[in-house]
This record gives sequence, C-alpha cells and structure tokens, in this order.
Amino acid sequence: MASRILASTTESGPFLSLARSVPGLAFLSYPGCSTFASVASSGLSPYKPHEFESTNIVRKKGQDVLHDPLVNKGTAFGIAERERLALRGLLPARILSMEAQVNRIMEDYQYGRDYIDPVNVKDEGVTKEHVRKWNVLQQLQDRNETLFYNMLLNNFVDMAPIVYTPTVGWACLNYHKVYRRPRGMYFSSEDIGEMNAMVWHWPENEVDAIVVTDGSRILGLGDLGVNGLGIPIGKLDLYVAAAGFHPTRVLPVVIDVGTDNEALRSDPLYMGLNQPRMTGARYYEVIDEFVRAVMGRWPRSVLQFEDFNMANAHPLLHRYRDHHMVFNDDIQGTAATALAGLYGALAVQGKPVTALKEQRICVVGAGSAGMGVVQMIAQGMRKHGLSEEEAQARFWINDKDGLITSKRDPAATMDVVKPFARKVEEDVEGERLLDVVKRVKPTVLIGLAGVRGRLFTSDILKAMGETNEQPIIFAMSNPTSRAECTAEEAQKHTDGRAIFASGSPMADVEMNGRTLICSQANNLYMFPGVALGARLGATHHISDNMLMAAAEAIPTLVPKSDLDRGCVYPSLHRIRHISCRVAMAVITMAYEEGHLHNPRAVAALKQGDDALEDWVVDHQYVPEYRTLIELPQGVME
Ligand SMILES: NC(=O)c1ccc[n+]([C@@H]2O[C@H](COP(=O)([O-])OP(=O)(O)OC[C@H]3O[C@@H](n4cnc5c(N)ncnc54)[C@H](O)[C@@H]3O)[C@@H](O)[C@H]2O)c1
Ligand SMILES: O=C(O)C[C@H](O)C(=O)O
Ligand SMILES: [Mg+2]
Repeated sequence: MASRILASTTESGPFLSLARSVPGLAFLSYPGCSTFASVASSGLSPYKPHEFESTNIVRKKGQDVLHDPLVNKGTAFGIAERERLALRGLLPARILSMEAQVNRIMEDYQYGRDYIDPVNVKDEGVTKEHVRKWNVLQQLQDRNETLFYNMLLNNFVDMAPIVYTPTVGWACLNYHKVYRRPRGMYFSSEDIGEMNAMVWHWPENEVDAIVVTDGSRILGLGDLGVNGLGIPIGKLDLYVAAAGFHPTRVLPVVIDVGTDNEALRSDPLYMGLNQPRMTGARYYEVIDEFVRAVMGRWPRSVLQFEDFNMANAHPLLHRYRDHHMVFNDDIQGTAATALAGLYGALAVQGKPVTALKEQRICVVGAGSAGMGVVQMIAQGMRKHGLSEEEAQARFWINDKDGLITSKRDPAATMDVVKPFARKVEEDVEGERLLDVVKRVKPTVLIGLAGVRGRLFTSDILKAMGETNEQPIIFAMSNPTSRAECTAEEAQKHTDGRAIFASGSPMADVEMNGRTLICSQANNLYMFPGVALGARLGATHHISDNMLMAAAEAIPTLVPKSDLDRGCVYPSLHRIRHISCRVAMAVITMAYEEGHLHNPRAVAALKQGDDALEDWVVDHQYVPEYRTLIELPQGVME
C-alpha cells in the first residue's frame, strides 16, 4: 500500500503519526481540523455539520494528483506535500502562493494570452496569429495527444513553426505567464541526493528519449532558467511527429541550477530557484547525478542535451558520450545539418560533393553551434582528401571580438577553437566581418551568433554577391529575430543569386517573376532521425561517423527538380521519410563500426535497404485511435 499516504497542510502532529500507522488511507486535512484524532480515540463520531467540506481524501499520487482538479494546487504544493504525494520532480522548484497563481490567471482573464507580452511578440518575429495557434495546439496537447500528433504530423510544415521555432522562443520568454500545467520533469540543485528516487515519480516504465536543458542559452534568447523547458517539449513534439517515437515514451526535462537572468528571477510568477546560476564542480555534481538517475532507470534511452551555454556544452558532451547514448543537438545535430546543407548547395550549383574541400568558409559565432559546424565540415573535407591542417586553413571564424587568430589570448579561447585560429600574417586579430569577407572572398557565409541586429549587413551581402556567382549564405541563428539576415535581404543584395537558408522558417522571395527558395537549415532534419536510429539499433553511443552518415543521407533525398529550384534540403512535407532515412544511415554506420547491438536491426539490415526501411517504419508511432477496451469477437467498436 505504499502508494497511499496521509498528509495534512500542517504536516505534523497526530495526522502524520496516524498516517504511518494506518496504511491505505490518504487524508488531506485543513489546518486546525482536529476531528480525526478524537474520532479515532472515542470510537463514536460526534455530529459535525459539513465535515465533508473540511476533509479531502486523496488516494492518488504523482501525476494523478496534478491531473485531478479537485485536489490539485499546482505550483502551490508545499515541500512536505510534494515529498509525500510523490510530486517531487513533477513541478518546478519554486513554491508559489495562491495570490501569485491568481495574478497569473487574472492577466489571461483580463487580456487574453495573445496580449500577454505584446513587446516580445513583435520583437521576436512572432505574430499574434502564431500565439493564437500555439494556444490552440497547446490546449489540445493537454487534452488529447493522439489528436494533437495526428494534426501535427499531417500539417507539419504549417504547424512546426508553432510548436517549434520561432513561436517556441516566445513561449519560453513567457513560460512563467502562460504556464498552466506541468509537463515533463524538473530537477534542481536542491535535489542533490534525491534524484535517484525522484525519477521513479515519472509514471512511465519505458522511456526511449529524454531531452534536457539547463535553460542557460535558449535559442538566441539567452539565459531563461526553467522557462527553457519549452525547448525540450518542442524538440520532443518533433521526436513524435517527425520520427515516430511514442508520446508516452519521451521525457522533456529542465535542470534548474539558478539563472543569471535577474529580471526573470525577481518576477513573482517565475517558477525557478531564486539564485544566480551555479558553476564549477557543484554544477557538474548536479548534472552527473541527473544523468546517473535517468540512465539508471532508463538505460536504453537516448539522452539529448539541448541549449546549454558555451562553457558547458562541449565539456558535458565529452563527459558522457562514451558512457551513454548521448548527443548534443546544438553541437552535433546542427553540424550535421549544416554539412548536409552545404552538400545540397553544391548540388544546386551542379558541383559534386568533393567540391566541399575547395570552399572558403566564413563562420560568424564561435560557440557550441558554430564550432560544431566548423569541426564537422572540416571532417567532411578530410574525407575528401585534405590533411587536418589544410582543412583548418579553409575557415575564417569571427566571434564577438572579430576574427579569431592565434594571437588571441589562449585563456579566453575554447580548446575547440584553437586549431581553427588563423595563423598567417595577413589575418589580423579582431578584424571586422566586412573586412574579412572583402579580403578572403569566401564562397560560404554561415551565421550562428544568435544576436540581434542582422550581422550580415547589406555591405557584407553585396561583397558575397560580387565575388560569387551563387554565394552560399546560411543565416542559422534562431529565432527569426536573431537571424543574421532575412531571405529577402540576402536576395536583394546579391541580385537574387544567393543560395540561402535560415534556421527559422522564412518565406520564399519573389523577385523579377522568379521564386527564390528559402530553405530551412535547422537541426530538426537531424535530431529526430539520429535518435531513432540510435534507439532502434541500440547503438550504446552516438559516434561522429554516425552523424556524418546522417549528414550524407540528407542531400540524396532532394529530387533534381527541387535542386533546380534552389532547394538545399528535402521538403519538410516528407519529414517522416527523412527521419527514417537518417535513422537507417545511423543504423548502417553503427553496424559498420560494430555498435549495432539490436539483433533484429542487424537481421533487417542484412536483408537490404527495403527491408531495413520497412523495419524502421514498422516501429514508428502512428497517431490514430486504437480500441482501449477488449471487445467480444464480432462486436464493432
Ligand atoms: N539552425 C539551427 O539548427 C541552430 C542550431 C543550434 C543553434 N542555433 C542558433 O545559433 C545561435 C548560437 O548558438 P550557440 O549555442 O552556438 O551559442 P553560444 O552562446 O555557444 O555562441 C555564440 C557565439 O556567438 C558569438 N557572438 C556573439 N555576438 C557576436 C557578434 N556581434 N558578432 C560575432 N559573433 C558574436 C559569441 O562570441 C559566441 O562565440 C543561437 O541563435 C541558436 O539559436 C541554430
Ligand atoms: O531549436 C532550434 O530551432 C534549433 C537549435 O537547436 C537552436 O538552439 O536554435
Ligand atoms: Mg538548440
């Protein structure tokens, strides 16, 4: 009867001792109510009018409590209640008063959600229409996931920008205001020593994929603390819709180690810890304990790290990647996406993949994403015959302090950046991007800086257009407000000759009677399929070669007719098929590397591509209604 407990709001005295001695009972009693003890001692219950109004019997635990409107208090559950009702890990750390909860709802009541933060709506390139649609889909997801995923899958191109970038950026900025019910799990630095127990509060015994953030770098929006949970939720929506993971077997997580976003921290509605962001050994202790806890309960799960800041993203990936099926989406998913896009752009130019090694590449942003991209493209160049040094010499990397050269203070340069720091005389430390572009005449310009202000200015775009017949320009920062330039700007300043892609979706550009395609260079092409391949193949870890194979698979899916129109990636209308092919590439590479540990995957692979594809498709969740009751034979549903 471990699932039944007794608690009171006072959490002390006779209630608790009685609770311990009477297993099977669960009482929630209001402060000052002493009926229970006296009834127990006299044996005869005195007449108490309306007694039923002052006592609640709770025979539930965990999510069942949160999903019961009669007993649910949401973020107002106190520490002892969270402990005793198995709610720890299912709610954000901060305990809110009913007054704060009332304030949150009153805003909605008075003004409606689309007015919650009109400044942010406009600023983030998200329209009220986006917010309205987000609202509809979010409520549907809370009511009926089968219907939600059916709609998302069948309207993917239209709805991905609502559940994912850019609207998810707006949702994260406003998460503390639009929050209605918890989703996923919340761990915090206050939970040290408890996480192994807390993971058992999650109701599902099988979890195939976990996406975790610490909220430290949410898209290009900076440190958003626990508000960042919106990102793992959005990513896992795509795991289900795009790759076919089962919705009950995915787990979004936020780890709350504080936030340096003071405005958020001091907001009475913010639900995270009110402390500055933790760093150093103690931070790693928290993440280590979390990884051990989830991997202890769900050892076969894929664990995706998402939107961790630059200081921790690479170290965390290297800390865990040899031990578990772990990958960092911003580093590796983005890298594979950018490489796939470059191969696609070369195909648009009518060039073979080997032309990769001839490119001169300017990358703006030397963070997790930028350096992941640089490393992977360099790996691709080596595959086509360049030495390590030759490959490194084909990159010019600018960060907030300008061009990175070997003269940069080594203490202020991440280890991953050092091999790519420019070493020759003519490269000047800190040189401005425009000067670099004019001098180097790059064939490819990639933006992953995540800042406002359109870093690819008209002069920079014009310079790209002057030295290239078809300049390759990827403005990959998210959300739309952080893109280095718009599709329209890129085409306008290059006379419509740019091969252009953006991280968040942008409309194609109409120019002189032609439609100039804007592709979407977003890691959504990678992470669902990579995780699916790793999970189905039981690959135990996710190697660089698996990601390379995934990157190489994508451009083969762009039909000639689309290449002729300037499409760099396959159409997102076929996202299930794309994810399936990415998964197959991962499985095939895992086999070659000796890491394919699922014998059924090996058997399917050995029967050839069609059999492997059928096998993968057979494992993809289809969002359709199934009978939930056993029916006698012959009886229709
Ligand atoms: N399209 C995609 O699939 C995709 C994937 C991952 C990340 N991103 C986007 O990339 C951006 C960066 O992500 P990250 O994880 O690398 O962040 P990060 O914080 O790790 O790195 C940001 C980098 O940008 C540099 N920078 C800042 N201001 C600059 C300026 N004015 N000029 C030049 N460089 C500047 C910083 O010095 C740093 O090197 C975000 O907007 C994120 O949304 C896009
Ligand atoms: O979330 C996205 O849309 C892509 C990427 O992971 C990012 O951090 O911007
Ligand atoms: Mg990300």
